[in-house]
Amino acid sequence: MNALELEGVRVVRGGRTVWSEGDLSVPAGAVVGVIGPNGAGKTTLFQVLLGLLPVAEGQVRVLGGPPRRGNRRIGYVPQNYTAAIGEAVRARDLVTLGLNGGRFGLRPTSAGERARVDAALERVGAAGYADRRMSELSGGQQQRVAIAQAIVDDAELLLLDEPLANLDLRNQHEIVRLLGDLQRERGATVLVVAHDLNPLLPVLTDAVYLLDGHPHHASIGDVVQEDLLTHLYGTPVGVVRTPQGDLFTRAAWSDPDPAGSER
Ligand SMILES: Nc1ncnc2c1ncn2[C@@H]1O[C@H](COP(=O)(O)OP(=O)(O)OP(=O)(O)O)[C@@H](O)[C@H]1O
Repeated sequence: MNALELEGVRVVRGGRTVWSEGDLSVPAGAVVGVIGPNGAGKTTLFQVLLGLLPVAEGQVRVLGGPPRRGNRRIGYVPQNYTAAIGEAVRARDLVTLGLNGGRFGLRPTSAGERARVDAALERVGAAGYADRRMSELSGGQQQRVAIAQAIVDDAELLLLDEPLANLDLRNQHEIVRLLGDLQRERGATVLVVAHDLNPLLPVLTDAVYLLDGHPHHASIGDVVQEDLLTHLYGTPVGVVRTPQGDLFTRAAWSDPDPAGSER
């Protein structure tokens, strides 16, 4: 089964086509890096999948049906989410919104709902600070709470927009491991917008890349190629394959010593 299917999709914002000829299928259970330069339309893709932005042309199917707002089968962590929410909100209350946020505000929760919130907080390793305010948590801790909110209702599709931004290396690795584990445990499909692919490479199976105004889908191995990444980002990118099979991208400067060694 495919988690996502796009056929001939064109998206327009502010009277301008952001991307067009979107023809792709993403298999269920994939862990997908969504990549492309600034402004290419990665967040726009998520907004289409969430039913927040109607397409100008074509057909979209998400988990077998048309996109619709408030689809509880999708868990979403927006870009800069933790900065945008009220800082005074407690971690536990934020996760509770993932269960009942579609209704009017926070209402009293049942014992069953509280147990689900506790389980989600536990699963992401945030149980120890569940009663603290978001403003009192580090960036990595906040990101865990945001992911707990996205998984608390057993989402089958997780959309994460830049979940590693502003995290140190250790927190990046821990969040990446968590995403891989969540996919394995739940069979969920995970889409992650990321500017730096490196920390995600251990868990990515696929990529959706926005190139020359069109979205494409490929296996991750076919995307981590020097020519494609250099074209995609408009700057030299190199790929290094280590004996462990890891892949890394780096800037492949034509001048090995841009500061000049002859001075
Ligand atoms: N609300 C809006 N109204 C009109 N145009 C918009 C709106 N939001 C975004 N755009 C435009 O749509 C295009 C795609 O934006 P989007 O945020 O999807 O890009 P992105 O790939 O996620 O970028 P970034 O990597 O910078 O986050 C951009 O040209 C942007 O200016």
